[in-house]
Amino acid sequence: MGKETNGEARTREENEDSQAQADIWKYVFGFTEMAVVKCAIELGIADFLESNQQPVSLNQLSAALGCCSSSLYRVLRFLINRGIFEETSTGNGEISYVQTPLSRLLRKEGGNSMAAFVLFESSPVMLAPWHNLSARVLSKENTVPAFDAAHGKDVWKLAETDPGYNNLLNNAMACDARVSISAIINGCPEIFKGISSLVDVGGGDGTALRILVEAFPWIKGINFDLPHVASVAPHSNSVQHVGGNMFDYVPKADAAFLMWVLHDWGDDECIQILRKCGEAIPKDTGKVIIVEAVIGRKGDDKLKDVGLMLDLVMMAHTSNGKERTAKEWAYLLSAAGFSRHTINHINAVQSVIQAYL
Ligand SMILES: C[S@@+](CC[C@H](N)C(=O)[O-])C[C@H]1O[C@@H](n2cnc3c(N)ncnc32)[C@H](O)[C@@H]1O
Ligand SMILES: O=c1cc(-c2ccc(O)cc2)oc2c(O)c(O)ccc12
Repeated sequence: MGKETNGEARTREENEDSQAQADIWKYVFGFTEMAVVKCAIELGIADFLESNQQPVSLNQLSAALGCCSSSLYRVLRFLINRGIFEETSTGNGEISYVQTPLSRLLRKEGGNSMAAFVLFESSPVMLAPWHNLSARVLSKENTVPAFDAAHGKDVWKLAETDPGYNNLLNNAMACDARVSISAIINGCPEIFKGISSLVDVGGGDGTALRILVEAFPWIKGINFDLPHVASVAPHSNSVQHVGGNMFDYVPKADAAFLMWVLHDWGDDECIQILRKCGEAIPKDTGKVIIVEAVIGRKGDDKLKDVGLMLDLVMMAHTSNGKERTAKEWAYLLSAAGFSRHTINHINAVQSVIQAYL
């Protein structure tokens, strides 16, 4: 390639400046995407369109949802511009709306709905700590966790004392679990071969384990979480709920399963948890299955940004939690006494790490 002329350099700089001036608005008004998506979920737009199975006119939709039709029109115009809902023409000149793959994820119910997660992340409790992010970054010894600065306690203490928040958190995790456990069942079912009992450490309301046991019915499932979580987990014939503290002990099983647990903690705490998991499984045949993000994993362009966002979510919402690279996972596992591990990438933000003593 030839050397850039002065004129070409000026044109390139002008183009970059003009792109920057357009891009900055995404940050000025970045909050609108989350706020309008939350509004759409609360109104139940996706639920109504799904139940109709055919295009719904603005008048029908606003009447059914009890909305002001001009406000609803503006909300839908914004969302349609982002691929959430689609406008179609029904021939009589009226605007009508239909679902898109993205809007289907905003149904309140449904296998792969992410509505509960949006409602959790956009709740005032979860938004408040973001205002303390710079103080957290400035705190060299990390003595000012952003979540604690906003709420006077950490996530787990708040969940213990505020049943509404506990419910919001558990529902969000359960909706993520439905999506990611399907990806594991489809992507690497072989990891559950030969396992007769599985303890889900920090398993929340047991959703992940219920789906796993349904897919692999020879497994006896033990859902282990803090007492205030285990005691309100929905009853299941296939999964036993056990309350306790994973820093003290982990119930014995052929394998221990940890999904989105270690990312909440710093390295020293993760090593303690992993050692307790190591004590819970058979020395020769046992394994620990970790389902977490692996930062910098190859070939995941679509989800790369999600891992980086999640890392900052951990910075805002936990004291020492973070997302980890493959090298950081290898360090933790070796420090906790595991001799080898494998990593499987699946069609989800998480990868599956299997670690052996
Ligand atoms: C981010 S959630 C993950 C839930 C579930 N594994 C999932 O992916 O849906 C972390 C879980 O760890 C649990 N937890 C936190 N501290 C714990 C402890 N000391 N002992 C047992 N569970 C704990 C929380 O109550 C919460 O359910
Ligand atoms: O705010 C969060 C979000 C998550 C999270 C995000 C994406 C996923 O696919 C799963 C989980 O996890 C959290 C968490 O573990 C925590 O302790 C506090 C907040 C969040």
